[in-house]
Amino acid sequence: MKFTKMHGAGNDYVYVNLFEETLPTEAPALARAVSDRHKGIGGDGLVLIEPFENADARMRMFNLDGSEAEMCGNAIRCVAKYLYDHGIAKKDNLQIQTGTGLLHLELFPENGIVERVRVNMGEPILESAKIPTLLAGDPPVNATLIVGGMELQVTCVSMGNPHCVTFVDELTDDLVLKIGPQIEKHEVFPRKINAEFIQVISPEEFNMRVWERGSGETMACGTGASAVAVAGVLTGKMSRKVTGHLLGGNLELEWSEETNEVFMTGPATEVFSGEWNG
Ligand SMILES: N[C@H](CCC[C@H](N)C(=O)O)C(=O)O
Repeated sequence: MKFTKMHGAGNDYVYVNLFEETLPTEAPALARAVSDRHKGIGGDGLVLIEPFENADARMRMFNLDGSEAEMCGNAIRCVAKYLYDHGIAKKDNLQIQTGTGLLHLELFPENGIVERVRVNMGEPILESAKIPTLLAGDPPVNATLIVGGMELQVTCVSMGNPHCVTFVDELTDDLVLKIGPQIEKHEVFPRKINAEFIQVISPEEFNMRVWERGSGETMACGTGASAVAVAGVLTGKMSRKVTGHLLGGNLELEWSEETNEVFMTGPATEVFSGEWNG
């Protein structure tokens, strides 16, 4: 099976073009195998690019533990790049079907190659029952979460996939690597959750680390940064147009007051391709 290794701000996945390939095994097992950074290819998970009626393609995304997610922001930018660069859809505007619906993307090709993509992530989902969370509030804003012997103030938002945003003074390994996994699996999140930790630099700028549902700490999370943009407005900590500094790079976010949609702009990079014989 041919594959392509790509990353969006350091959030790296193994991509398979199902316009041409077929999977040798079920996607969840393949995701676990290819993601292994010692015995496999190495990555945060597996992304499938496949034909879809009335869209340029459909994207399915599997975390490194094999769980399927509704949406992946860094991956959809790379899917758009792949479709354009490899001539499957040589257009500056693409429509890609995802687990959270049909998303619209704008590409900025230079010399036939796409390296930056702007994604309309759609409207945030703010109803607790649809995030989903058992915490009170539609959505929970600065809600108290007791976790790991700590009392955190969290704001929860869904971008099709669930996010728990905690604003803190300092982004420590203890918070991300010890508290993150406990938030991910906390009983108040019936479908588990991605845990973002945010240090606000100014109303237009933040630093972020993330413990992802199903993958652990990643270098970046596009849906997570989009959720942070919403949480920043809901808590009054940031403006509607912000820049996120993640371990693997920067993302530009805007939560449009006019359309209620969130826009995410960021990089997409193809690293190498190869043959999987696993
Ligand atoms: N771990 C996430 C999916 C990947 C999201 C992230 N890598 C992104 O760029 O949005 C989840 O289970 O909801």
